[in-house]
Amino acid sequence: MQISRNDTIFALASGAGRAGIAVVRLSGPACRFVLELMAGHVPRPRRLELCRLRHPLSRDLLDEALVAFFPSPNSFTGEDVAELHVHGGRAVIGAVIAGLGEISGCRLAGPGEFSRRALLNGKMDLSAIEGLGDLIDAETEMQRRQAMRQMRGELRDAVERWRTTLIEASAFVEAELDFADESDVPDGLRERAMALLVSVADELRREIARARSGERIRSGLTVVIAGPPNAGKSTLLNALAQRDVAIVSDIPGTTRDSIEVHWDLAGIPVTLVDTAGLRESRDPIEQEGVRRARDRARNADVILSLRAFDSQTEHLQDAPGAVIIPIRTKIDLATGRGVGSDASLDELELSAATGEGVEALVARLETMAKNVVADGGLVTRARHREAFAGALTTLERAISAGPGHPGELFAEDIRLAMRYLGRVTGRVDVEDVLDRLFAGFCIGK
Ligand SMILES: Nc1nc2c(ncn2[C@@H]2O[C@H](COP(=O)(O)OP(=O)(O)OP(=O)(O)O)[C@@H](O)[C@H]2O)c(=O)[nH]1
Ligand SMILES: [K+]
Ligand SMILES: [Mg+2]
Repeated sequence: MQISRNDTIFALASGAGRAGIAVVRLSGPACRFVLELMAGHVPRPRRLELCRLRHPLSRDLLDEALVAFFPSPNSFTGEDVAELHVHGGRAVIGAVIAGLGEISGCRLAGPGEFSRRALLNGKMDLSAIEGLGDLIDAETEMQRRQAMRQMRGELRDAVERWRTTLIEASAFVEAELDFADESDVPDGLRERAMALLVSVADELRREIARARSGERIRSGLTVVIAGPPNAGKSTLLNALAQRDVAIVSDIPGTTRDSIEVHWDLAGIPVTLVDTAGLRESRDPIEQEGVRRARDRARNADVILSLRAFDSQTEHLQDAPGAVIIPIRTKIDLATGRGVGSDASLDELELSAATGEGVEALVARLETMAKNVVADGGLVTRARHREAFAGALTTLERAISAGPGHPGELFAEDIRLAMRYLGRVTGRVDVEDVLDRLFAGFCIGK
């Protein structure tokens, strides 16, 4: 992204569409000038003042607005920032934005440009900015909580603590190197450094083990309903979604495309997917449906593997990363309890038609969701997990090399581990992740 830090940027900071109030935000050196020109004066810092907003050239009255001014450096971006709380009609917003565009040195902000300036000016670190982005995207309660923790610095603080410990460790190693030529090397310098490395490695290992859960809270769980034709997959989807989403019929091969429903399960976002019945078929469209079904199942977190009470088909197995819940369906048609069920498979029995057993399934899924929440740690995305893993591998190498490891190499490993950790907060190698991160931001944040 082209950044000129002398530009004053502006954008609609609130959501698009008709609303009572909309907030247009500005950041940059021209804020005072813009306020003088359009609002008639610069309001006292951090106080909302009612002003008449005029077009900078025509002097047309655009709106009556509440205007706030946040002088540098005590603002979101660290620059002078202004907020125009205008009436939230499309034409009002359009006129204000167009007016701002007439002022030289002012331009519309790029995606995430406000946050980017906050980062560059040291107002927030990279992990906090990610937390902010997640907070704005959060759709469920657990996503909101996780995002809030990250925005408030939980991840940053842990990383900074580990970096401080590693700095301490490298001080011991440097001291050992300094004393190397002398006879009176203080005892135990390497051991003390080693103990610090081990403590950081232990914490990293624990966080990496919890990483999948943290990533799932953020991006959600995918639950795929799979099984042979007519197992009752679409009927179950409709029962779980409590609405008539998928076509149900007694014709095998009814569902061709995968059908998705979004679900909030104990605060975790869930995508529930109904798929085509798995069978050999000559129909190329059905073949494609089956291919898609297998593809969805392979990438699922949870597979509801269905078979009817009288069916002999095997449950799905080729889904390495997924938890498979084997389910016997249509038990309302079975004559006796447990008919056809295989106790060794621990099959859940239900009838999507009568609703029997559906609650137990939902309870089971809810328990899984709650376990994911309970297991969530500091890591919320692959980027963190990869940085932690890089740091851990490096530390483990230094630890396993033992006391015979030359001091220079030992020190180099510590430095490398610190660099990996620094990526999380954006202390190093930050440029390559910035464009990717901010490209996902909307304009105005
Ligand atoms: N009695 C009874 N009938 C059911 C139950 N669940 C589904 N059915 C019936 O079984 C037939 C097939 O149901 P679907 O939900 O279309 O099955 P499906 O697995 O989605 O089938 P495909 O999309 O063709 O793979 C329909 O006639 C349903 O009404 C159930 O729990 N009890
Ligand atoms: K069917
Ligand atoms: Mg179906």
